[in-house]
Amino acid sequence: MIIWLVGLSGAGKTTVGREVVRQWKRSAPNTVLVDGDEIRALYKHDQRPGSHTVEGRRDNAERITALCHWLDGQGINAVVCILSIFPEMRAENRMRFSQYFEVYLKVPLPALQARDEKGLYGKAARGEMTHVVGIDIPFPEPETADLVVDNTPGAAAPENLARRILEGAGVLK
Ligand SMILES: Nc1ncnc2c1ncn2[C@@H]1O[C@H](COP(=O)(O)OS(=O)(=O)O)[C@@H](OP(=O)(O)O)[C@H]1O
Ligand SMILES: Nc1ncnc2c1ncn2[C@@H]1O[C@H](COP(=O)(O)OP(=O)(O)O)[C@@H](O)[C@H]1O
Repeated sequence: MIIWLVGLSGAGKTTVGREVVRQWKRSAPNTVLVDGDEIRALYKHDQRPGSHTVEGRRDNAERITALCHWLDGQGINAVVCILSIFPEMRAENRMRFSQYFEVYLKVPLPALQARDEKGLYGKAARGEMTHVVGIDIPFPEPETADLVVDNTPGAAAPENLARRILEGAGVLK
């Protein structure tokens, strides 16, 4: 099964995704985390100019989908943390994987701009950075997610969110 966590930068994909993997591994050790940032770093393609343009993001998303298809074919579960700005690719996921559960980690943009841990939103506001999703690249909100989770700061602990996700996916009873 592939659990696909979608959300803007800072929405908590990595934090919640790690916790989903930790809990899922108790019953299924063949579970891995596929984090967009880590996959970029692994293949060094985050260092190339243009890697965060819409086309660069499409390449990254296609690589990640192919990787998950390969893992899925070998019976390995994956929890994917990716910004995921392409509704058509999300729709294809549903056809492509043996089982697919899509989660939208929803946080209002002003809360992300206030937290701005990576400084992306501040740089975008000051005109120092382009290609920031939610600012100059549109983010089409997932309309057919299997679960929408409110991860506004202070709303819930990652452990509880991970449990809700695994219950929703039918992994935990
Ligand atoms: N404009 C720009 N320049 C440089 N870096 C940026 C930029 N926008 C985003 N980021 C960082 O890239 C991460 C998003 O990459 P992803 O692989 O998750 O998504 S995507 O497939 O590229 O859309 C994203 O990671 P997360 O914060 O974990 O979402 C950011 O760390
Ligand atoms: N439910 C939560 N409770 C407490 N802190 C959280 C929660 N979700 C995210 N965070 C914090 O928010 C910041 C951004 O989370 P991160 O997982 O890096 O987001 P993303 O991977 O979507 O960019 C991190 O400092 C993380 O610890």
